[in-house]
Amino acid sequence: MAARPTARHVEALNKLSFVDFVGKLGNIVERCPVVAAAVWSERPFSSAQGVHEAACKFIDGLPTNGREGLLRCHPDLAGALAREGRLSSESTGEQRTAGLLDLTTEEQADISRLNARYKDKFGFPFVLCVRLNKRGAVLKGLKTRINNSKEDEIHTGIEEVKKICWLRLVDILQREQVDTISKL
Ligand SMILES: NC(=O)N[C@H]1NC(=O)NC1=O
Repeated sequence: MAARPTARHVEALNKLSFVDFVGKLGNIVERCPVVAAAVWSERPFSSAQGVHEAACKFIDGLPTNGREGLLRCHPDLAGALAREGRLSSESTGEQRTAGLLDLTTEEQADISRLNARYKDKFGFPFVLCVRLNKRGAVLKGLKTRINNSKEDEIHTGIEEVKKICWLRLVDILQREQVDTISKL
């Protein structure tokens, strides 16, 4: 198993220019590089948790339409983009880990139908950190969360975005990119 990010990894991150920082962390929130752009101003960080807290603080400070916008930047789970191979590399890995790229026709049809109903009700996609959930949790989550209020779903969806963000951040700090970063 890869090592947890160390202070040295974070130190390397602290040295990055704005452009390089956003280049490395731009997708810690799916298709929302503005989060990494905002976090850069909060350097220096002493830990990966500090970076994540800055991202969460920025997200929590957004007005409701901003948080809804963040949710809308997420692709459907097992949706058209997944079928067409057009997901971001991060999302592809996450959806693959959860078995969502490998569904039976029946499972695919069930999820598509529920995703559509969910989006119809709330106006944004169902968001779940699939790396922390088994495949069955997607269907179960869709079936139960669709009964919630819009306000609750913005809150729940955003909490899932934060979990996805943490796992992506740890991945970046653990990968070879850290070596590249330290050389900068
Ligand atoms: N819709 C949705 O939750 N998508 C995200 N979830 C996740 O773990 N990766 C994604 O792309």
